Amino acid sequence: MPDPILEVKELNVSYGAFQAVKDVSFGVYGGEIFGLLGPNGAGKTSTLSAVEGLLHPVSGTVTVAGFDTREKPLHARANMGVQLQATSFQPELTIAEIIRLFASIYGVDLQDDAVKRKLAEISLEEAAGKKISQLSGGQQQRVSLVISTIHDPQLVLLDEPTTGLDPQSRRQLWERMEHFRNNGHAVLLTTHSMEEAEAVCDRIAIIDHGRIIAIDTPEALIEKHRHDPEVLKVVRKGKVTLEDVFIGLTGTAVRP
Ligand SMILES: Nc1ncnc2c1ncn2[C@@H]1O[C@H](COP(=O)(O)OP(=O)(O)OP(=O)(O)O)[C@@H](O)[C@H]1O
Repeated sequence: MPDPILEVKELNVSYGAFQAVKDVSFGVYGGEIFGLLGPNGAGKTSTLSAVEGLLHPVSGTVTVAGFDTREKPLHARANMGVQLQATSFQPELTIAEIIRLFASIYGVDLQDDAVKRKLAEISLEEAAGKKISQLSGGQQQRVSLVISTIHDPQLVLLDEPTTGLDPQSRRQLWERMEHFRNNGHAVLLTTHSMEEAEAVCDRIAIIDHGRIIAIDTPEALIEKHRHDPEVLKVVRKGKVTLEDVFIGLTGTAVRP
């Protein structure tokens, strides 16, 4: 078995006295889309932020492409692509200029025809001369994904990448993720969509109250828990789905 591209070991994250992430460990391998699922406040974004190096964990280690994110933060960062919010982009620049700007920040030489090709890959050739505010939410997401992967990182991190997208845009984003996966990259995403997890994730971890409570392929999780009394209680229309397993494992209570 090769080493994982992302390895998280016994991660603990606290905000003051409150512990948001508790002993979280998992690995994401090249050629894998890995989903982090959990109710609101479960600790998904905190885990992702620790991986990105945006917050310092109380303890535990994060290794990206063999580089410890605390010991070699620049090397680790050079190997990860993080999807940014549209508000992070310069409003006065055109999309083509923003792409070129980020390419230069990452030390990637991107000529005009390469920018065009990148935009064509996401069906946005027409948007080259537009400002980010002139694009729809789905189009902005696509631009953001192109920018986050402009340096061809081994690891791509996506925090709820398809929230608010229409089915067409969501499918296109799934295809981009699958494209990275099929090229041997590792993709880590958070999602509230069980449909998304079943459709694109090779493996998922369910996190609740800061702890991973299950980790496996979506199919294996359904198979393993399909007869649990807690799952059977919440099944709708007779067929056990990933959502039934998720609710069975994490409970029906809405989180504060
Ligand atoms: N900056 C902060 N200061 C204090 N507490 C925080 C901070 N950020 C997050 N928390 C708390 O840590 C816990 C985990 O939050 P986190 O954002 O990681 O959850 P999440 O799983 O991403 O939730 P969601 O699905 O709602 O985005 C929550 O209880 C949250 O209130």
